Amino acid sequence: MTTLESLSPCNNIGPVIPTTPLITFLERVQETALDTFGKKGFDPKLYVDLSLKFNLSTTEKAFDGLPRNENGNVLVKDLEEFIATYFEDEGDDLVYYDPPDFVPEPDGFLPEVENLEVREWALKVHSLWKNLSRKISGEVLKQPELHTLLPLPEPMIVPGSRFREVYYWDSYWVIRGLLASKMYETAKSIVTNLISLVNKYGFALNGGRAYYTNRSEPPLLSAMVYEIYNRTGDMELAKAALPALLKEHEFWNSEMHKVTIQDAQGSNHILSRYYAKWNKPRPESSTIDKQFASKLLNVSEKQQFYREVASTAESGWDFSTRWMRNPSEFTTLATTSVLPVDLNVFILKMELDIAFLAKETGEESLAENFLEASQARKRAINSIFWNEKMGQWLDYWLTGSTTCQETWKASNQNQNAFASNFSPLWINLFNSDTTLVKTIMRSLQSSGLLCAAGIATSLKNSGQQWDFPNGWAPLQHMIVEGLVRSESQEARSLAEEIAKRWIRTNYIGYKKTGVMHEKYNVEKCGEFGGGGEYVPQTGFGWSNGVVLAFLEEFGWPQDQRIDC
Ligand SMILES: OC[C@H]1O[C@H](O[C@H]2O[C@H](CO)[C@@H](O)[C@H](O)[C@H]2O)[C@H](O)[C@@H](O)[C@@H]1O
Repeated sequence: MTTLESLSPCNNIGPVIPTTPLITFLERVQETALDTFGKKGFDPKLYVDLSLKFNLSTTEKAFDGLPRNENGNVLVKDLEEFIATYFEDEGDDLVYYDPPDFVPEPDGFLPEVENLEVREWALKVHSLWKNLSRKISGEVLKQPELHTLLPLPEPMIVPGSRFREVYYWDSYWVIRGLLASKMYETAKSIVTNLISLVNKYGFALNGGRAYYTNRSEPPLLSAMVYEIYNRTGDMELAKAALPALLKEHEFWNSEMHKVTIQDAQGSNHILSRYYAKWNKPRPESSTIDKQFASKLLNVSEKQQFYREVASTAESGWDFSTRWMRNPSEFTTLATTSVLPVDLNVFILKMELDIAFLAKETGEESLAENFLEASQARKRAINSIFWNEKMGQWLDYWLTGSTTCQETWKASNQNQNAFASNFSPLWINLFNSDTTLVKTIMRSLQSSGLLCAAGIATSLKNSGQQWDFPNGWAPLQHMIVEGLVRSESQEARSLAEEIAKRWIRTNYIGYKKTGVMHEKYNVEKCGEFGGGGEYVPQTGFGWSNGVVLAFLEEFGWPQDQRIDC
């Protein structure tokens, strides 16, 4: 039997998008800052987010002229003074923006939320859109070369805390919340920005910084357009989005993202994987990546490791044992060797959405082509990922040939439980089959993932943030929405139960800390999550979005308590 440890990557090559002299310089400042200030409270991302006050050569000259002690280190006071003199404060590249479509209590806001305590909190969560609303500062538009922030045409909603810029897949759940908040204009602005990124770079970037140009994130642009269009009928948006969606579809179905695989019956299928165009440390976490890579022997091993790290960031699940050959050794990350269930679900959704939008805008033959593409991907998802015995769709580990073409083997399915194994349920093609939904429900209920305060990301407590006991808003939402959309009453009840557990933990967490969190601990109601390479963040875009979307779907009766 093939073990995950023995599988080798499909290949170890691929393009690399060049970095910029500004990023290279800021990474040097980041490294010096770690040496000077020490590890405690150190966030490497802060340094690559700083804007220059003067041009790069002046700043570099001043930096190179800083006095160094006998160990080659810069003194704390000298570095502090240098930073204060030559850089703007972090976050100055974005400015607060008062969203014109925000009102404290919109007409028809969450009509089914009757309980006053819950309603009051929902209005507070709604008001957080104001805190997270930003536009690009005039300085960035005037002198983009002094900033790593990328200029974008419209205002945006950021996740919060250290995530000062817009993020790609976060935006889907932000938009779901904005729609519940009736903030259609703000929702459209986010999509317009993402379309502008696709038009410029050929894909939607991980986030709105120059160091994110080498990778994307889980592709949900079509789903954002679909949701906005369904509420507003905005034909102008549908028409503007279609060409960008076609480009994005090509990005995920070509070059290194594309893998051909032959199933047990001899039919070929095309599926997609994550594959970043990068083989160096991530600038926003450069000191961390270099530290891990120091365990590896040669340049090519290091480059492969860096590519895996960046590809994992592209998956949105950074980091998780889901992508490791050996769950206790971080340097065994091998994301490019995995065909992920959820990525292919997102692309299937993209195909269905493109078909829908093409039909709406009168492009019949385009609609037909994409319906066919969606049927092919559905067949591929069933042939490669579905595991009848487990009643789940499982990630598939590639054994590796340089042509990225290989034959399916049952033993290459990853049998570990991950919340993503249930993600196909989100798609109507799957949730409309009530017999299938029943099988999946049983499987979810016995998987161990369903916990007191939500669905766990995995069953492995590795210390990584996309593992047990963390639960993430997007994963709760996709599974709950899939269950709700099915016609089974039993599925709807389970969906409601999961949503209520999630709402409760978010509420109690908010009451205890006064903020919304990026992730939660699904074992303990009211506790936020931890682990990973940065301290837990608050704000927080997608958590707010999912709470509002759940409250819109399920409401909260007058007499139902919200405590744990
Ligand atoms: O700085 C480390 C990494 O941080 C980001 O990832 C996490 O936050 C994102 C924003 O909420 C979210 O989209 C992602 O799923 C999280 O894991 C960033 O996206 C990474 O590229 C970055 O290396």
